[in-house]
Amino acid sequence: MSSSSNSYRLLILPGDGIGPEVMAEVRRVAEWFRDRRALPIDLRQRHFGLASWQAHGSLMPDETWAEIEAADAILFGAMDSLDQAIRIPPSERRKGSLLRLRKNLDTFANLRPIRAVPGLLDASTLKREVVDGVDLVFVRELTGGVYFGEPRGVETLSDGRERGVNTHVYTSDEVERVARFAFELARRRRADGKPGRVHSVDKSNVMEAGAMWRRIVQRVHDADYADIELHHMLADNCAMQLIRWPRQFDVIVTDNLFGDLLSDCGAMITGSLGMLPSASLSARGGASNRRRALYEPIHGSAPDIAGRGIANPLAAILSFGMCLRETMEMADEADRLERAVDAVLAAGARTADLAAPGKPHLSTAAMGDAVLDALGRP
Ligand SMILES: NC(=O)c1ccc[n+]([C@@H]2O[C@H](COP(=O)([O-])OP(=O)(O)OC[C@H]3O[C@@H](n4cnc5c(N)ncnc54)[C@H](O)[C@@H]3O)[C@@H](O)[C@H]2O)c1
Ligand SMILES: CC(C)[C@H](C(=O)O)[C@@H](O)C(=O)O
Ligand SMILES: [Mg+2]
Repeated sequence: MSSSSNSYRLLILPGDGIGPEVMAEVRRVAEWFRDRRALPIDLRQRHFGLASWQAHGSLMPDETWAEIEAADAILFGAMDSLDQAIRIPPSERRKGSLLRLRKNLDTFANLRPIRAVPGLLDASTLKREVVDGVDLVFVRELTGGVYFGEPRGVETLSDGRERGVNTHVYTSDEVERVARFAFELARRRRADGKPGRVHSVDKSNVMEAGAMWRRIVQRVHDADYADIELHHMLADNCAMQLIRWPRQFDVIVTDNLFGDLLSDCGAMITGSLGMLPSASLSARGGASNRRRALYEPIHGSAPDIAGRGIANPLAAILSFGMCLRETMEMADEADRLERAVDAVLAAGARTADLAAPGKPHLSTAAMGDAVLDALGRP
């Protein structure tokens, strides 16, 4: 809750492509909780990404940064890749990138839950008996690894060839904090007397940094989390195991790049990339001992469908649900929203990404209406 007021200040950054389309539905859902459930929510909104460049001639005007700094949580849509953007100087691109936002907020723990929704089992490309009952969560390290390592760049060699470099780097404290986050999460999730289970995923067979990752995760486990089952798995095998037998997983902790790839792969367990929410959290800190938080669907700006009003808004809406749970600590309200989404899907509502080929489907706004209707029912 903001120190200056008695409400949670939530900043919507719709971004580009389908970002504004899905975030319009998030806004309606957030307003419903504010107005109908009397939740203390102060909603703000700013342009971000190419939309900001077009509106302000800057990717990060000072006012936007001030709003980001003052927010209790950011509700993010999606951002187009700036590499395709013409006429934006490199310095300006760095200022307004999503990666800078994640790094500056130090949101190192990216939670990406993947669940087989009962009403949606037929939307998965996998067999019903493979996906039924899956309930796992990725803890993707989000502020290190090859996304941020130095040196990086492209140089021209004396013989005219080019050399492109990115560097995968982790320090032991970065691995330790994300491992602790994953073990704590596994403790909170365990049910029916079963031990929590963590799979730590790396490429320790080829990467020195991967071997270090494995050693540190094991050390943190043995010292403080011996009550949790720990398995180490190589990342290539994990990709296969996610498709073969996803029910074996509970919490999967992995690095920035593997987490990006494996979670998109896991989207097919639920049935669409348009279904998967995420929460990116920092360590607790500051006077209020709160976590900085960024909530975003795991999908991108989807240029192939942008502007047609057919994007699935549920990943973004469920990301707001994660905000209710994590930032606002209102688990009952988060459950209410998740139940409404489940009910809508169980009743057969489908956006184009979920519908069987040739079957009718809802627009983005109509899916938003369906969620609001379900919320309004007792
Ligand atoms: N967090 C982000 O802002 C983010 C995440 C991923 C990609 N991107 C950016 O998005 C752009 C497009 O990347 P991409 O095409 O590889 O990935 P994407 O996630 O945008 O789209 C991949 C596929 O999934 C579909 N899809 C995605 N979200 C959907 C939704 N809500 N409803 C229905 N279908 C949906 C798209 O139509 C597309 O066919 C790139 O510029 C990339 O850098 C941004
Ligand atoms: C847009 C891109 C930088 C981003 C990532 O690679 O982290 C996206 O793919 C994601 O999954 O959030
Ligand atoms: Mg991704």
